[in-house]
Amino acid sequence: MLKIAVPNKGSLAETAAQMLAEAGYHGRRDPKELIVADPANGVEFFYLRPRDIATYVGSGALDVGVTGRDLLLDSHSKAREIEDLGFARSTFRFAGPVGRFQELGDLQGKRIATSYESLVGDFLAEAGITADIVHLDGAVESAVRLGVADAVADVVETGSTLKKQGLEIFGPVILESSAVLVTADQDIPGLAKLQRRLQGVVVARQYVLLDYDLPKRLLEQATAIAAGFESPTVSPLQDPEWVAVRVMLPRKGVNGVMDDLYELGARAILVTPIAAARI
Ligand SMILES: Nc1ncnc2c1ncn2[C@@H]1O[C@H](COP(=O)(O)OP(=O)(O)OP(=O)(O)O)[C@@H](O)[C@H]1O
Ligand SMILES: O=P(O)(O)OC[C@H]1O[C@H](OP(=O)(O)OP(=O)(O)O)[C@H](O)[C@@H]1O
Ligand SMILES: [Mg+2]
Repeated sequence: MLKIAVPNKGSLAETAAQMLAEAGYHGRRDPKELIVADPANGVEFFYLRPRDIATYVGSGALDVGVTGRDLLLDSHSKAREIEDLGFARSTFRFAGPVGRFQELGDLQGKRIATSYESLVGDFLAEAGITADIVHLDGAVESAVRLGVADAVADVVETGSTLKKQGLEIFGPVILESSAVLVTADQDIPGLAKLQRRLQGVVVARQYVLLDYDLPKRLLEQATAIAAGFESPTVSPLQDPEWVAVRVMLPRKGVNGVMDDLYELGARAILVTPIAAARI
């Protein structure tokens, strides 16, 4: 059975469990369960702290796992990212009191609080900057106000946590992160199927089907507006001057595409969600 590590709490847990359910797997019902078998699908789930997942997978104890790219890199584990799962998107940034720091070099000799000691240490070493890293488990944004650090390096999504603590981001982006699928051995039996199923869920969440009717002579212009995944499916209509067109499009921005198609002359423009997919 394929042994899969799944986050048991934190920002990744809920969506990871939802995506596995959408991919047809039967995970835990009770949040206190730590190990759950799904024999019908040939897998076994291990619910673990997100930060520990790369360690288990990198050591070979478990075959594959869901974690954050930032946690993976911070772990120095042998596990590698094989799929971007497209959720828990964030950037990893330096931040300091408003107006205090302008660039990376300003951190020389300063104290930087973070929960991601290796990630930040590697980045600073690469940039040739020496600083004191203060390890904290969380709520890192409070460290400057409370006087244990001069700056912080942390996960930023909306930036509102930083702002509330009187901090602002500065310097380069340390990392763009999101939830990822990780493994130390891509050839493990059953892994390719899990990966394909999760890819299908990612596609189903991020794409929609767009159908519309169009005067045939406008097809080239319409394809320039919405090219689709490979190329549009074009079907004849009763009226020989008109065609029906179907494309797969990113959900994001679909209303703008509908506006443009309508202005071009398309009618009966319909958007349908995708329940599942194999691409
Ligand atoms: N606000 C956020 N937006 C997007 N991703 C986030 C956010 N906060 C944390 N993450 C991501 O979640 C992962 C961290 O997992 P962790 O379990 O520590 O989450 P957490 O929400 O910080 O949990 P905890 O309750 O332990 O603080 C990282 O990959 C990180 O990038
Ligand atoms: O940019 P924002 O949208 O404000 O989100 C970023 C914040 O969210 C996470 O904190 P979390 O709630 O997980 O607390 P933690 O610091 O204890 O991990 C992260 O560590 C940041 O503090
Ligand atoms: Mg957190």
